[in-house]
Amino acid sequence: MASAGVACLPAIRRIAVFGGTHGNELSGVFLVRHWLKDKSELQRPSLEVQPYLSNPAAVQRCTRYVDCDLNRAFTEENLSMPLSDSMPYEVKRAQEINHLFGPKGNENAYDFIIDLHNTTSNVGNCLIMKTSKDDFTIQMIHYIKNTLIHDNCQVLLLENPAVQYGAVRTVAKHCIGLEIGPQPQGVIRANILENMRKLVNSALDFAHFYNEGKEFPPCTLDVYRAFEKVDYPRDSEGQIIGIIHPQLQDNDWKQLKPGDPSFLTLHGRTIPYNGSSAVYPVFVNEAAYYEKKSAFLLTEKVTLKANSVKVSKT
Ligand SMILES: CC(=O)N[C@@H](CC(=O)O)C(=O)O
Ligand SMILES: [Zn+2]
Repeated sequence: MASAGVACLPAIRRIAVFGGTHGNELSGVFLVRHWLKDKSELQRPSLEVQPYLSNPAAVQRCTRYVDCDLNRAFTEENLSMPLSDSMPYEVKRAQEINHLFGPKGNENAYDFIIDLHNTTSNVGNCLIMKTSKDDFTIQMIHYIKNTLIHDNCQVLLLENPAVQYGAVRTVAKHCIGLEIGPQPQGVIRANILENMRKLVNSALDFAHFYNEGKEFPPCTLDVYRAFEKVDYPRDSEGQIIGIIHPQLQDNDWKQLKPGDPSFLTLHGRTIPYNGSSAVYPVFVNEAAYYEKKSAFLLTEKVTLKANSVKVSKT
């Protein structure tokens, strides 16, 4: 019998590692291509680990996507759309991925997806989670953070409906996004690739130790919970008239107080942050977010709690 506060959960058997969800974010593309040729680094006795290139057409073109953003395509509407010639490439891909690794929300879905991304913003090592209510994932992230000796790693919670989207990884029962930066689109940097590699290995180690029966005691996890996106200032035609202020640039995760500089116009005027309380911006000046009308995301710090987790023997 489990003692109070211990979540006895099923084993985690099938894990997919996705790269190239965005074809110009190259750390994940290079790692997954490498692992497709030689899986040995990903192998753990209790796990079946599948590396997977999720948007091969975008990878080939070295663009984020071909018709529409694959990491926004996993909506109920898209996944149930009847197949047709006019269907956007990424919607077709979403249905294939849902078939192979899902179905989303179904018992037969993969246990876990690790989705690999890079950002042009200065987030360092960042793990993205979709819910505050998943003990297994909180415990995994807690473990990963503790295995990093010299490096730091922040956790971004995308749970608020204002900042949620149909991400690819949501087809699995549990998931994390790895977001490592700064790295320009279409560029590969050794330090960023190495950091990503360490995080993937650490996540797999955790799943394996868990499957072997190790109990992870209750823990807390400090995360940044996103609640709003902030657009660039624009003119009546929608053209951007203020760029990220030098004092905000590269200052992801650092406190931004009301009145602090956020944008700079080409006339040299500083536009201050006009919120009502201090926030922690993230994804500051991410290249892919200009089209999404997001200059940065606003987050607040919260502490999550997880029960102890242990694999159930049945
Ligand atoms: C820069 C970038 O692509 N970020 C990812 C974040 C995520 O995986 O949730 C995205 O917007 O899809
Ligand atoms: Zn991405």
